[in-house]
Formats: sequence, C-alpha cells, structure tokens
Amino acid sequence: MSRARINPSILSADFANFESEFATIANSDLIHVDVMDNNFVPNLTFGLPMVQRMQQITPKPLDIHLMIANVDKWAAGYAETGAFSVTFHAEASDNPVQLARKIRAIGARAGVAIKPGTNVEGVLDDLSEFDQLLVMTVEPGFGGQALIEDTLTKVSAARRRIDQDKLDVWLQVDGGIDETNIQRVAELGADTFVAGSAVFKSQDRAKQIQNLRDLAEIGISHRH
Ligand SMILES: O=C(CO)[C@H](O)[C@H](O)COP(=O)(O)O
Repeated sequence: MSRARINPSILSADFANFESEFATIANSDLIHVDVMDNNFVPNLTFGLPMVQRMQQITPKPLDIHLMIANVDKWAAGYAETGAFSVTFHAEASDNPVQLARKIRAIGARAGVAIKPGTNVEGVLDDLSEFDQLLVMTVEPGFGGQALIEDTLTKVSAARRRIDQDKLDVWLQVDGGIDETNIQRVAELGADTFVAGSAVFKSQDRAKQIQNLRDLAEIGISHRH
C-alpha cells in the first residue's frame, strides 16, 4: 500500500453494478464503503448483507464507514465480515474506546470519525485506541459537496498529536477531495483520502486515482 492512500467512495458508483465498478478502481488502495441508515444521516445506502457480498466479489480491502445510529450494537457485525477497517462516528457511540477495542478484538482496524461540527480535542487523548481518525470535510450524507475549509484546522491538530506521540494512526479525510485540493490537505497532515465524485466521474478512473496519489505524495513530502 502506498504512503498516500486513495480510497474511492462507492457512494458515487453504480449501485446495480458493483462488480464491474470495482474493476475500474483496481489500482486504489482500499474501497471506501458508505453505510447510511437514513437516521444518523438523511440518506440511505445499504447494510450488512451487501457488505458481506462485497467481500465476496473483490480482493480489495474494504474501508467501512458507518454513518448509522446505534453503532455500539451494529459495528461488530461489519468487522465480522472480514472488513479491513470499520470506522464509526464518535457522535453515535456511547463509548468509542470500548467499541474500538471490540472491533480490534474481532480483527479489523478501528476508526473513529467526526462530523464538521465536532471538536477534534474530544478524540485526541484517546487516539492510541484507534487505527484511524476520519475527519469529515463535508457534512456526511451525500457525495459531490464542496470541502468545508474550517475542518482542515482539525487535520493539522490531529497530525501534530499523531507525530508528537509517535502514533501509528492513519489520518483520513472524506468529502470534496479532488485534484485541486488534495496536495494541500496532504501537506496539512492527511495520509488517507476518500474521493467519490473525483474518481467515479472521471473518464479514466485508474489514471485519476494515480494522479490523486501523486499529488498527495507531493503534499506529504513537503510536510517536514
Ligand atoms: O462519506 C461520504 C458522504 O457522507 C462520502 O464518502 C463523500 O462525500 C465522498 O464523496 P465526494 O468525494 O464526492 O465528496
């Protein structure tokens, strides 16, 4: 896996043809799977049976992003599908650290996500309990939105803490990431990039994934 990870979000894919859609993003690092329940977010995608089926049709690691309520009840089931990582929202869990331990015990990497209005400070002290922090750069729910600039201060703050405490935590951003901003967001500290419309609306998806990766790598190399 590359230093800058590019995870296409299948929210922008053709939901009736996941097998052929996955083939078009074969050079991605992970596949980002948006699970939405029309409760935690005002949109509905798919649930556990679809994720189980996705595991069967691709060798790619699945990066599951749970945008659902009652996550303390449901997250373990997603980890049990064999998912590479399961990321849940801090806002939806009664005890994020306990839930992360449960996900890790099943064998998946545990991620914690925060919405644009949620302070990053609330999760920074517990970062060692997670494998990934997802800073949402748009309000979760829909693809194709513009990146919210204010959220980037959280990316810088999280990067400072990860480096200072020498933590092995991936710093993921999701929402409005494209070729115009990925280098700058990488310079600020992100290393794992979810891109939905920027990949799926591209004429040549494989080329776009590599283009995004190259730009992110430049950003990372400018960091120090
Ligand atoms: O989690 C999401 C929305 O809640 C999507 O992953 C995200 O919006 C990606 O889409 P785009 O890159 O088009 O903004």
